[in-house]
Amino acid sequence: MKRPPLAVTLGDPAGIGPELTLRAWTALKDRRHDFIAYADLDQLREIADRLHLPAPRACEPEQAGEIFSQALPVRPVPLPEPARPGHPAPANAAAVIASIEACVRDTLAGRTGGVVTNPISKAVLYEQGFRFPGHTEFVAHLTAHAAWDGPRGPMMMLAAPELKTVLVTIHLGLRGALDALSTEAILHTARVTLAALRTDFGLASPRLAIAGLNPHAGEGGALGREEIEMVAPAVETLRAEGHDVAGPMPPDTMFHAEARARYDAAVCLYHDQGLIPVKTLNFHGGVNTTLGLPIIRTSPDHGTAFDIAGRGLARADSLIAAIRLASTMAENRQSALT
Ligand SMILES: NC(=O)c1ccc[n+]([C@@H]2O[C@H](COP(=O)([O-])OP(=O)(O)OC[C@H]3O[C@@H](n4cnc5c(N)ncnc54)[C@H](O)[C@@H]3O)[C@@H](O)[C@H]2O)c1
Ligand SMILES: N[C@H](C(=O)O)[C@H](O)COP(=O)(O)O
Repeated sequence: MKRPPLAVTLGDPAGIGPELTLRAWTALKDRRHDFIAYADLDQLREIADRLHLPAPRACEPEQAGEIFSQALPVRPVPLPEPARPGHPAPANAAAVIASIEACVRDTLAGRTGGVVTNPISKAVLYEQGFRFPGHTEFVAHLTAHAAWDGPRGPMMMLAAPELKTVLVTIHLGLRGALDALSTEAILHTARVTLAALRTDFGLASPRLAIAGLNPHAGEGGALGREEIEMVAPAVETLRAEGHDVAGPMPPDTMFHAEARARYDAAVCLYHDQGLIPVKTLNFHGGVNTTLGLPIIRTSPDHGTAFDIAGRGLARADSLIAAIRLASTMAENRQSALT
């Protein structure tokens, strides 16, 4: 059975998102990863013209599959102000948000098969009153009332072929993140991750590694007691539930190749502990995905890259990987739940 197309959001129209969407279409138009862009038709036509590509075509999600091999399908989200690469316009913030909302709405309605988000500039949206730290929390909010039998996130996973990491705390300053950590938060993150590894990644017996917080995982308590008082109890509880869990792992030695071979995902305690290793190992192949939602959501692991927007330098690898992963996750979830 033909699956519905994925919905790709606008992202910040002054960033690299629009050109990456067209480059991803060029790379995927002959494969089976159909998608439809919820974006400004005029902007995409102008970029397509510059890249000598066929003009993108407006359509409904139901027609995207028919035209995908000939032109990029677009559900128009008009911009109030023409986009200028590298110069984000506050006036376009509402369209950026409307695009995310429409993609989530159509995915909840079954018209699209998952959401792939282009990068947004958080600072620009915050200035316009956007009250969510990022897509992760916004998409969780938009799907909060939809039925979902699994443990509910949102949890941020960064996934590359070399390494998957999942964050216990996400967009918090480091001091705030330390205050937010607890055995309960680690347990919840681990349980959502284990369920997602089974349902969305097709792993029958997932293995987790849980990071420590302090140098050398606390060195027996001499360099901090969080491992003994907070992380180890979570590891013990998960093991008692029958899960394959290692930890607390010394954060500096858990990401080398031999260590990575012993687990399927690493639970990390704060943003940079989990994102630095993935973005360093594979910046262009990394994907950000949200676990524990009623819908599939992925994103490239990079940001808006205003410094290179409109200059033809941006690589589409991470967006392409995000589209491919969303497609695979949707397929895995459908098989697991039917
Ligand atoms: N999924 C998202 O919405 C998302 C993810 C990360 C960052 N952001 C946002 O993006 C904005 C800019 O963040 P940043 O500067 O830290 O990170 P960035 O990823 O935008 O840029 C970091 C560096 O990598 C380069 N780069 C990024 N993507 C590239 C690509 N596809 N091809 C070639 N080079 C690329 C940029 O030119 C820049 O030099 C911030 O507002 C941040 O919040 C959004
Ligand atoms: N920390 C994320 C990253 O670097 O990929 C990023 O800011 C995106 O967050 P959202 O997916 O919540 O927008």
